[in-house]
Amino acid sequence: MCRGAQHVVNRILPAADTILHDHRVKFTREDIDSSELDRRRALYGPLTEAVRELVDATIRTEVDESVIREVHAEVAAAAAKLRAKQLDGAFGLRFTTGGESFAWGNAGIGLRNALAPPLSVESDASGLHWTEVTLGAPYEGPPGLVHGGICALVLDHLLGTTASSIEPRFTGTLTLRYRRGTPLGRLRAEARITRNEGRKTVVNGTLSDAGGVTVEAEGIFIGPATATA
Ligand SMILES: CCCCCCCCCCCCCC(=O)SCCNC(=O)CCNC(=O)[C@H](O)C(C)(C)COP(=O)(O)OP(=O)(O)OC[C@H]1O[C@@H](n2cnc3c(N)ncnc32)[C@H](O)[C@@H]1OP(=O)(O)O
Repeated sequence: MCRGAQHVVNRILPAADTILHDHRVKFTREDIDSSELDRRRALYGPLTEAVRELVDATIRTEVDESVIREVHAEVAAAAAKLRAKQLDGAFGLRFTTGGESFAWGNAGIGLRNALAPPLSVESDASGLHWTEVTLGAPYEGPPGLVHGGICALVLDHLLGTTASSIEPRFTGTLTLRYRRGTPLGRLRAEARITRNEGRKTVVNGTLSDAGGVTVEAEGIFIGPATATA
């Protein structure tokens, strides 16, 4: 998990039971140490990368019909193999006995989620948070441009992580202004806390390509009433 999110989770863990009760967040404690977590990371990460590659290849392939049918059967067989033993529901947020956390199903950062871009949030001492990401064909909305909902995902996650750098925060309201289309390719998003009012934290941010800002965002993030400081 990225550094910012790990910090948030460390703040959340003491309040996990009450948050679980109030928000039905799925927390799971796993009796494993960090070397086992690393082993699993090395096992599942490449699988997810391969699935991501498959998604992109599926969109862009121009091979013959017979190859499409062949690959369809192979992919269906691979999915059936993975389904032979699986979780009842979603992955949730898990933590090891040492307190390391992993949200591997998360739509923004999940190590086991091929739909996740994936995002990794960095921050500096001034309170600036940022993420750099390359969004390719699977994230297209208007031709050649990033889907507006994907821009929202990136900004929601970044602004949420920024808001949660002090205390855990949920997105209450997220306002976006799409100034121009966001081209597929390399992008950078930045965010900063602009106001703190009790349980409410206001965060402003932007999504940019090499030519400048494409989307402006403002989010109001609310701390769960039961979370402890
Ligand atoms: C915690 C686990 C997370 C782990 C993730 C770690 C990674 C981090 C990255 C995560 C990134 C991804 C993040 C995600 O994807 S978070 C997922 C998307 N968001 C949600 O699912 C949130 C759903 N909503 C709720 O749970 C509740 O409605 C919340 C908690 C938001 C407020 O319900 P609560 O009952 O607590 O509120 P209150 O009535 O006591 O009001 C309190 C104050 O707040 C003001 N207010 C209330 N609602 C809103 C609103 N919608 N906009 C603006 N303001 C609002 C209200 O006026 C009042 O202000 P004041 O009158 O005092 O001035």
